[in-house]
Amino acid sequence: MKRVGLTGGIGSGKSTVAHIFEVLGIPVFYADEASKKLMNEDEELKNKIKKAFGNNAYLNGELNRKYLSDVVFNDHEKIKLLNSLVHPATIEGALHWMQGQTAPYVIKEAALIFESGSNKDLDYVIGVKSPVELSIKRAMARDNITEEQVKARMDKQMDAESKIRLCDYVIVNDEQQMLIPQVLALHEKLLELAAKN
Ligand SMILES: CC(C)(COP(=O)(O)OP(=O)(O)OC[C@H]1O[C@@H](n2cnc3c(N)ncnc32)[C@H](O)[C@@H]1O)[C@@H](O)C(=O)NCCC(=O)NCCS
Ligand SMILES: Nc1ncnc2c1ncn2[C@@H]1O[C@H](COP(=O)(O)OP(=O)(O)OP(=O)(O)O)[C@@H](O)[C@H]1O
Repeated sequence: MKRVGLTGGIGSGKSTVAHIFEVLGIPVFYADEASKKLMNEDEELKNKIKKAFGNNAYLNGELNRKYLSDVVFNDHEKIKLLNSLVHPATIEGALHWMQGQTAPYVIKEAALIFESGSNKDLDYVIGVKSPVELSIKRAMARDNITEEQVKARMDKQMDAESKIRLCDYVIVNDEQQMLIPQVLALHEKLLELAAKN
């Protein structure tokens, strides 16, 4: 079984592309969902987060996303600290999930594959590429936030172009080229590669 990463900048369309692979029957691990689940349910991790960010990090036992995003997306040191607590558990969770899969290949969708070094556990990485202005517009509309807030988040990730250069395959999501034929072609390619060894 091949392990394939799927990454790209904020608002590039990673989740949208991942859903198309799912329609084709390919299992997908969504790292952001998994990390939120861990932050809400793993008592050891919850305690570490409370110790680092105070009791306000949780509201009625639930992760206080508004409070945490205001803190971490405005401070490079704070996001580094949160990442150092959350990412090891998420990476571990993805590896465990992959071990239980039987498809010819599986996908891990994550914004921070290269930043967290988890590319070392993957056979290939697909990048979703989209013009930066379009990515910003999409993230603003989806999360109901300002351009400044999107840019503050982008600033906490490797820049999207450098990320794409590190990828083995690229899907263009510019709302000009159609997504489905690109995903289908890559799906065929990955099935071929998975059949070889
Ligand atoms: C700070 C948190 C609680 C805010 O939650 P919220 O639901 O408001 O935002 P969401 O998770 O949808 O993220 C919003 C945007 O920020 C980007 N983003 C999220 N986490 C990070 C991060 N650690 N570094 C850089 N960008 C990030 C995402 O790509 C997305 O575009 C949440 O993002 C979080 O827990 N982040 C740390 C864990 C993490 O790294 N998750 C992302 C992939 S594993
Ligand atoms: N080709 C497209 N046409 C129209 N809308 C799109 C397209 N691609 C993505 N979108 C929309 O743009 C928004 C961002 O896409 P998506 O959530 O897939 O991005 P992402 O890369 O997973 O983002 P993030 O890292 O910020 O979570 C979503 O609301 C999605 O529905």
